[in-house]
Amino acid sequence: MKNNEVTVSLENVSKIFNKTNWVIKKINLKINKGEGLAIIGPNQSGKSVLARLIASQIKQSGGIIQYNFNDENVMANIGFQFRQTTWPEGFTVKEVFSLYKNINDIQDKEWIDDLVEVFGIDLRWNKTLSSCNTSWLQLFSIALAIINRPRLVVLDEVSSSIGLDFKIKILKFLKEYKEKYEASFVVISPDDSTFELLCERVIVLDNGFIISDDHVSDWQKNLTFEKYSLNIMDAISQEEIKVKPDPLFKPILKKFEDNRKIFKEHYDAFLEKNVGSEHESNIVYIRNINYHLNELENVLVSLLSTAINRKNIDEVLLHTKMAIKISKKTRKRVTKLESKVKYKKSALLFFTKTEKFFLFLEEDLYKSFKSNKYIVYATELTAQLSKKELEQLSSLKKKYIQEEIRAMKFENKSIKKQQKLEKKKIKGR
Ligand SMILES: Nc1ncnc2c1ncn2[C@@H]1O[C@H](COP(=O)(O)OP(=O)(O)OP(=O)(O)O)[C@@H](O)[C@H]1O
Repeated sequence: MKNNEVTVSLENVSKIFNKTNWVIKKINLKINKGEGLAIIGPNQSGKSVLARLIASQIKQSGGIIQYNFNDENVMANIGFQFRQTTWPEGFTVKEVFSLYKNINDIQDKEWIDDLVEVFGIDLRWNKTLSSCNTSWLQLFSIALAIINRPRLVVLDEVSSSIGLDFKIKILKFLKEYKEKYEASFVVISPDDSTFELLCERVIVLDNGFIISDDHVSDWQKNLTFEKYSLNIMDAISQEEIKVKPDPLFKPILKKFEDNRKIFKEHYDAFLEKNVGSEHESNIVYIRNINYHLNELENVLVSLLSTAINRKNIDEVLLHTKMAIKISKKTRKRVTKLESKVKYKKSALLFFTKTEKFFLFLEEDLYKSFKSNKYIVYATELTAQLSKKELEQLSSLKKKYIQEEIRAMKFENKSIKKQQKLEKKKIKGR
């Protein structure tokens, strides 16, 4: 059964390092209570950064991350497995484990005994951490991450180089934990057994975007996690992958569709009023406008399910430009017509009623695409670009990221302001 109560939600979340490296790009993601989410993707696609954002280990550059825990202490509800490879010299397993136990004031002896036994902590009790092998240290990090019984557990690395029996024992323990406490799990690049026991959903990250988000219950029966991962990695490396709707692009499409609906109503009304005159030159022009808008709509809709590339952008620009141009020209021609021309009045009414739409096309849509705002989302490799063009694209990207940072700062300020206001309101009640 799916639980629809959300544990953590990310809205429009970005992470930019050193003002130039945009690693996580406007991600929207909700993780439900009791849900196990796997994050997979090529090297350097941003998996660890996303996991650290989800676990509140680093601060996002833009967007909102919200947790839905019963108490206010967010960090006490998050268990994050550090990818710790070096520990302070000289500390023993016992000392570090006891430190965590005491800091978190864990009194439940049964729980502690279980952890100690399942993770093989008792067998290494007096060993120094620096003398334990790395695979076991990763498991130890998991034990420390869940010692506080968090509601959200983020695992960056579940070692694959430990004995299968030991591993399955730990995974089964984690599975029971997940079910008992309805804890949400986020696991980066799990192997088959980890996925099978802890995850029901998988997102694929590529170049800072979620390009796919699938629930196992929607998979065909014979599809395994291994096959799924292989297929998707293969598609990414061959650049066949279809990028899912892009959050930056969606609002402008929505605006286009709302406007387009109104345009269509006036266009249909105009044609109906002038049945029999369809071949009058000005009416042909108006029908031409509609043709370009149809084409534009098709490209925009197809952009929702494909990668954005230069060809798509050029098509958007072409049809937008044509629609605007023909509309301006025809409006002028119609205005000059003698008033006895039958369709003059309805044509002028049509232009007045659709004025806002053309303004949106010219000022909003055309300018956004012309400014290369969207090409940031295409990889340079998808287009065959010359060295000079690549340099231009790279400098454009830099400029665009600077603009984004400014916008995010502004957005963050207004979010803070809003939160302050809400707090004041609650206090005032
Ligand atoms: N603290 C940081 N400062 C600057 N850049 C960082 C920082 N952390 C990560 N990055 C950058 O973020 C990008 C993505 O890194 P990340 O570790 O999230 O990738 P990944 O998908 O987990 O890769 P892998 O599978 O190879 O571990 C890299 O280009 C990296 O340089």
